[in-house]
Amino acid sequence: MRIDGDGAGAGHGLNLPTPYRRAMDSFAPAARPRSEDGVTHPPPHRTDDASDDSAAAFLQRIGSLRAGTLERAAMDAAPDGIVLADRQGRILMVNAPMETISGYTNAQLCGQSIDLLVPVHARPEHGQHMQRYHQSPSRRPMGMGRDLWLQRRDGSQVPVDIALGHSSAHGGTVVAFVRDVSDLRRLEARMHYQATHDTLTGLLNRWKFGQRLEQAIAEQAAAQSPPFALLLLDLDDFKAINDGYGHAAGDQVLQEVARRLRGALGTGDILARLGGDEFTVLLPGVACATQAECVAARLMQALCVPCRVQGFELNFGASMGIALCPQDAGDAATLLRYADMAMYHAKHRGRANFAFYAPSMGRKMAEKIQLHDRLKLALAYGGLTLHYQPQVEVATNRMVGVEALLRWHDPQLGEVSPERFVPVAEATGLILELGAWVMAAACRQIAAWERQGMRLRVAVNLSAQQLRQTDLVEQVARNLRTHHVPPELLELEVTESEALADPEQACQVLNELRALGVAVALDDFGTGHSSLAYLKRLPVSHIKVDREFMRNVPASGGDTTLVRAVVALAHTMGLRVVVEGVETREQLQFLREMQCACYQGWLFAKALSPDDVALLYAAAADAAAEGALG
Ligand SMILES: Nc1nc2c(ncn2[C@@H]2O[C@@H]3COP(=O)(O)O[C@H]4[C@@H](O)[C@H](n5cnc6c(=O)[nH]c(N)nc65)O[C@@H]4COP(=O)(O)O[C@H]3[C@H]2O)c(=O)[nH]1
Repeated sequence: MRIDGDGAGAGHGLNLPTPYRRAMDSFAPAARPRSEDGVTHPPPHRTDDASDDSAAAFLQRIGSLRAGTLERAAMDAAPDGIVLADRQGRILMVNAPMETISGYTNAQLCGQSIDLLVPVHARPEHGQHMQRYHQSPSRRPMGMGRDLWLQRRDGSQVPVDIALGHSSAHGGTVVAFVRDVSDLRRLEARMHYQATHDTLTGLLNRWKFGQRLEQAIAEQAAAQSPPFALLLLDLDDFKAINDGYGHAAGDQVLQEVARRLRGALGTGDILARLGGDEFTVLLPGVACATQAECVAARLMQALCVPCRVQGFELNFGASMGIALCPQDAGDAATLLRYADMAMYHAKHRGRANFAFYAPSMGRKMAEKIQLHDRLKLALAYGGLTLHYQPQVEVATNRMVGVEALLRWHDPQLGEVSPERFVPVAEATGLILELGAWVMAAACRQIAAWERQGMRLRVAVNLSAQQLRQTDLVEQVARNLRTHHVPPELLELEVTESEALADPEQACQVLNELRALGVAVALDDFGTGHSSLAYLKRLPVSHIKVDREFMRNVPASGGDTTLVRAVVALAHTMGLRVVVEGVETREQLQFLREMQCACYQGWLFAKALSPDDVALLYAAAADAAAEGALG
């Protein structure tokens, strides 16, 4: 226990609760002067009492304190511990609550130095305080001391708050009212923790991280510490995990991510969750790009292991952006913004990637934000259309289907290619809304063509996030129902890499889609470098060979051999093949030799408006009729 004499309260009187005052009166019989405000003040010290320090006198003092049993009962009933100590710091008596707080009995404490209740390290300072206090005693209420601790009998320490009073009896007696504030301190600690930590992961929160970042910047600027790196990390497709498996699964993933990141970082690195699926790391010892790259690669590695949640094996990756202080910026807001730009850049480069901030990113970022905002407007107010590129039977040159391709005309930006806006929509999550719009528009179109007597199968591109959407199958079924579309006229294209990111889940969804009666094609076949075992299990009706493979066919021997191998592989797996990007007669001839089923490409037609498709269809039908007539 520390009796700190620096407290407030200049008066010498004790304005105590009644039980305390009565107890005090019992060992201080002398009449006390009252001030004008009615407060009782202790009389000035009697030095003769103070000098009477013999053992007999001390025992007499204790005896007089024992005499008043009623007062003793009152003291024991007090809510706080009470300790009376004489001018030499010897304990005269303690009440029952004090016995509980300290673990000592009254008998064990009486006659002992008050130091017994003071932690060893605080004893010298405490002795000085006691001396000062006796020279100028004052009343000190609770809550005025600093962090005070009481040494218990069992060696543990308990946080206490102490009020002080003084009596002139027996040459000066200090009365300490001692309150065990363990519960209060625990509550304070919990509140502080909650204010500074993220409850889900236990990591620092945005506010606390901001403080640490400011501190690191200040230290760096004062040249007390070397340059450092700031890393911002955002999970790829987290929204799809949340939507697909529920928020409880999403929470588990975030906790697992926090655990893995913590495990992969050093003790001095500061990790925080900024909110949602965004984490950030301050790397104090990382002064250059090469070092930061090592850490980013380590974090990437830690996150790439699949995570088992609710019986599912979930794959997730993360995109990271890195900014260096002071090379890139010297203030917290700019550093965070730059790391964010770099992170966005990494996402666009293909996810599960990291990037360093570069000045050119500011412009690119602004462009992407503009694209996203205007695309949202186009979705809400029109501006998007579907065009359809014919798919043609190689053997007959007959149009057997079309692929729906998004077209966007923006009043400010003009025509924007899907190769520009689809990745932005994927990065921002807008792709789900966009995908839903495409699905509905394509089904409407199939129905419209059917009413005109055209039976054309329409292929619709699905993005990875749509594939993970829990209600995808329901969405497709609803569109088929609403627009009265025969299921066999709808085909869904998924890319190889999308389907194989989570093969179990993809198999399940694709099977459910097949069960509705719709066809499923594997797009960009051959680009995914994926395991054949998995490919075999995917319930697809046919595959599409990516147009990149056709670019130099048949001019390049290497490319030609590659396409030959890819097509042969698909045939071995019993799959029909559609080859994309056919622009020349030579390429078509090559496909004939390879016995490919269908092709798609500018040789036949580019993507056309629905009306142009109808005209082409009608022209082909007329030509066929003329041929039949002779
Ligand atoms: N050089 C050349 N190119 C040809 C030829 N024939 C077709 N193409 C182009 O190749 C792309 C084929 O679509 P994709 O591989 O699914 O690639 C698509 C697809 O990944 C994405 N996309 C387009 N519409 C949608 C959509 O509705 N949903 C989703 N998720 N993605 C879409 O955007 C990509 C690009 O679409 P587009 O710009 O329309 O580009 C189309 C098409 O115009 C040819 O002979 N030569």
